[in-house]
Order: sequence, then C-alpha cells, then structure tokens
Amino acid sequence: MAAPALARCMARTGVLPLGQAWGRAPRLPPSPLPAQRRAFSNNKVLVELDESAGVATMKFKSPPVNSLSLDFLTEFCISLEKLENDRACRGVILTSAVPKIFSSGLDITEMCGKSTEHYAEFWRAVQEMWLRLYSSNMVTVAAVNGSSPAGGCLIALTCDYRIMAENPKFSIGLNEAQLGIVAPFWFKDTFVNVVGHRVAESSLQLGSLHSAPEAHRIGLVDELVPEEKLKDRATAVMQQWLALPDHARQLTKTMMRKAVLDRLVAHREEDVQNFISFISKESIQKSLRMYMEMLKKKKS
Ligand SMILES: CCCCCCCC/C=C\C/C=C/C(=O)SCCNC(=O)CCNC(=O)[C@H](O)C(C)(C)COP(=O)(O)OP(=O)(O)OC[C@H]1O[C@@H](n2cnc3c(N)ncnc32)[C@H](O)[C@@H]1OP(=O)(O)O
Repeated sequence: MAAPALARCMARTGVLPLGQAWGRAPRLPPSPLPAQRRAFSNNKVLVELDESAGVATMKFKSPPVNSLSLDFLTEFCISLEKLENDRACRGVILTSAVPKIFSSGLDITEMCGKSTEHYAEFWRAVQEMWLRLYSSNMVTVAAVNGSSPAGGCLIALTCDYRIMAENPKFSIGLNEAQLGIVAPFWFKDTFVNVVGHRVAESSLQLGSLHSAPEAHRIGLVDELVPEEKLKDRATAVMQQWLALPDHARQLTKTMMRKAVLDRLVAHREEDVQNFISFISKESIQKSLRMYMEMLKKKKS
C-alpha cells in the first residue's frame, strides 16, 4: 500500500494496518544463520539490517531538515513495523542521514491552514509513531547527530538510550513554548520519565533548547561523544543492551512505560480533538505563521 493510502487508513482506524502495536509475543534471538546484511528504503527512511548482530539502523533522509510530515511519520511506522516483525532484528539505532540535523520536529506546514480532517489524520500519525516506538520490543538507541527540537527531541526521548554528538552547533529540547504552543501531555510524560519533574517543568515552560553539554548535564542525553565516534559508540551500547535476555529486558521496559502508554491509549480520540481545537485557534495559527516567517528571515 502506498504511503498516502496508508495514511488514510491510519486516519480512519487510528492504527497502521500492518499488525498490532500491543500485546506482541516476546522477541526470540535471531537464528544462527551466516552473517548477512540487508537494506530496504522508502522515500523518507533508509534501513540497514545487520542480521548477524540482530541490529538495524534507521536513517532519516528527508532533507532539508527531516521534519516529521504525514508521509515521514507513515513511512517511519512502516519501517519500524517491518523490523518489529523481523525475528532477525533485536535492536534499532535511530539516526539521521541529513548532515547537522537529527530532526526539526513536527512539520509545521502540516499544522498551518489545513482542514480539521487533515489535522486529525496528522495527529493520529504522530500518536502512532510515539506509541509504536515507546512500546517497541526492540532495544532502541538514538544516535543524535544533529539538532533535535520538539518532535525530534521526542523521538530521542522515546528511545531506551540517547547518545549525542559533541558539536557546539547542535541543540535539543522540547521548545514548543517558543512557538506559542504547548507540548502534549504524552510528550511531557516521556520527558519527565527521562529527566525528572523539576528539570522538565522549567525546561518546558521556557521552551529550552539545550546545548549538548547541557543536555548531558540534565540527563536529557545519556552520553556525549565526538561526532566521528557516534556510530561506533551506538553499536557498542547496543551490544551491551543485547547481551541480556530479551524477555527480562522487555518485561522491565513494559513495566516502566505502561502507565504513560496506557494514558494516551485510553484518551487517544480526546487527544486528537484537543489538538484540533488548539491548533485551529486563530491566535495559534498566527503564532505558527510568524514562527515560519522568522525561520525564513533568519536565512536571508
Ligand atoms: C491545552 C493543551 C492542548 C494540547 C495541544 C497540543 C498542540 C501541540 C502541537 C504540536 C507540538 C509540536 C511539536 C513540534 O515538533 S513543532 C516543530 C518545532 N520545530 C522547531 O522549532 C524547529 C524549527 N527549525 C529550526 O530551528 C531550524 O530549521 C533547524 C535548526 C532545524 C535547522 O536550521 P537550518 O539548517 O539553518 O535550516 P533552516 O532553518 O534554513 O530550514 C530549512 C528549511 O526547512 C524549513 N523548516 C525548518 N523546520 C521546519 C519544521 N519543523 N517544519 C516545517 N519546515 C521546517 C525552514 O522553514 C526552511 O524552509 P525554506 O525557507 O522553505 O527553505
């Protein structure tokens, strides 16, 4: 099924028609076949699977800034679902193929001047991405090799472990307040689970974008490495996590994340309606338009 058709299906049903995000059987170790590498790709995400290691790398490739458009979100979910159902894959490293940018967050153009139906479709896709990634049975490591505001930061926060490249130009954080919008409760819950309530409270109110050292200091990322070592370090961390039995790690992850996941699952439609009412306000539309203009002016 093509991405737009899948997106429509997600909009109707609220889930991808590929399988279930919930109640999956625990993953089994990969079969002892000869070492093999596989790659598959769609327009937005490149996936390389090293079957001998049981590890895939998902590279975002949606230039100029890997914004999370409806197409991106749909293709991200399809790629993740494929890996989730692949017994040869036990872990996934998320990174970017676009230099200097991990992801610029939700595509603002999807939230400006569109119909109510479009907002609903878009928001269900954002929810789906988070539900699938946060509940993934695989080990998920974010190799943050560029700036990562708002929705980009959410992707990193949703992983099990975050490693960021030490580059003074890169920043990360939930900066929604700077756009005049509010981080949804499940963005906030994910953030609180990583950095704790006090840090999350001030960082969210200020819409802070943190430099790499600051992000490390507040626990938003687990470690910093020189850019050229990021890939190797992500691979080493992955090996460490995969050394444990899958079932124990998976059950522990579920135990730690269940309350936050259940909260969105229980209020999914209400959350869509809240998003629509909020984003449709003329004052919010004006803030988003001004923010986009500011981005464009910054260039000239
Ligand atoms: C009461 C409760 C109710 C609850 C309701 C909840 C509602 C909450 C709704 C949504 C949550 C929102 C989450 C988000 O993720 S919003 C997105 C936030 N993102 C940002 O603020 C990042 C903005 N971008 C940047 O800061 C920079 O672009 C950069 C650092 C990522 C890269 O800088 P640089 O390399 O200099 O590139 P440019 O700035 O020149 O950008 C290139 C090009 O890309 C366009 N662009 C950038 N970011 C986005 C984006 N997020 N969406 C769409 N387009 C983007 C930019 O405008 C340029 O375009 P061009 O001029 O046409 O080339």
